[in-house]
Amino acid sequence: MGKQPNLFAFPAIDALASTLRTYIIQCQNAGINRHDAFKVAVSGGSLPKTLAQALLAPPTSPEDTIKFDKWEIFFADERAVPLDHEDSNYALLKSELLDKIPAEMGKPAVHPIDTTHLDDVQELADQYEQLLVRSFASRDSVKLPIFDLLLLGCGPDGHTCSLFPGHALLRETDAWVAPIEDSPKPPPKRITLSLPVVTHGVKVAFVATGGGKKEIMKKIFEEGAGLPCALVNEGAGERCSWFVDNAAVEGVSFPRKGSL
Ligand SMILES: O=C(O)[C@H](O)[C@@H](O)[C@H](O)[C@H](O)COP(=O)(O)O
Repeated sequence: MGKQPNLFAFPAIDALASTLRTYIIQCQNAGINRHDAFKVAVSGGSLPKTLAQALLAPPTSPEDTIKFDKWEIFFADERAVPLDHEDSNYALLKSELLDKIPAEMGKPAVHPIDTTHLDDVQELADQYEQLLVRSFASRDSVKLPIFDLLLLGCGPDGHTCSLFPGHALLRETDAWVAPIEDSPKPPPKRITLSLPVVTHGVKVAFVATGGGKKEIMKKIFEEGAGLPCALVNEGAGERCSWFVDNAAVEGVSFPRKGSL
């Protein structure tokens, strides 16, 4: 049982956002205690909007404080497009969250991709890996970068980051950041953290909402079936938590957790 992920289900997004906030603050404080920084990787999709709802809410106590000055934000996956492109995960995070952070909450350090290499996704991935190497110490001394938290979404096919079901990238064991040129979800050219990096995070959190997710949630939690999200569940075990609404897990027989 200790190996199982934690499943938190909520009647509505408001309650989900407020518990997600508490969870993120716990991860933030643990990161600051460990290395005076909170190193977090984020995905695109619907996540940035939910994150904004969770993080920009007014604090309810002195402990309930987001310390953006200590945040270092990396991208769990990114599309090979300019940073102001409508498909850019950076642009999405910027418009949904970063631009809305009031000055008194501090300013996170944000690490977007280097867009001089958009035509060559291998180079784009290598550059982003080098950025991680500089931030997480040298590759010789660190086998994998260990994020304090990875905040991820779950696609309707069970993908996460840009790790898609049945794709050869799922077997990547060496690279920290890998290119993909045939993403089934457009746009096709992207880079993504590799599965070992995702599963080695101190904590890994998924956010999945809406009835459209219920069939894939059943497969992930009841069958596994080698789906990328299920592989993260297996690899990260109890370090992995899912924040979902009831609609997303209707009919899914997996024990829900009552509290953090
Ligand atoms: O770049 C991307 O495409 C995203 O990072 C992707 O991995 C996303 O997180 C999932 O597709 C879930 O998306 P939703 O939250 O919108 O369902």
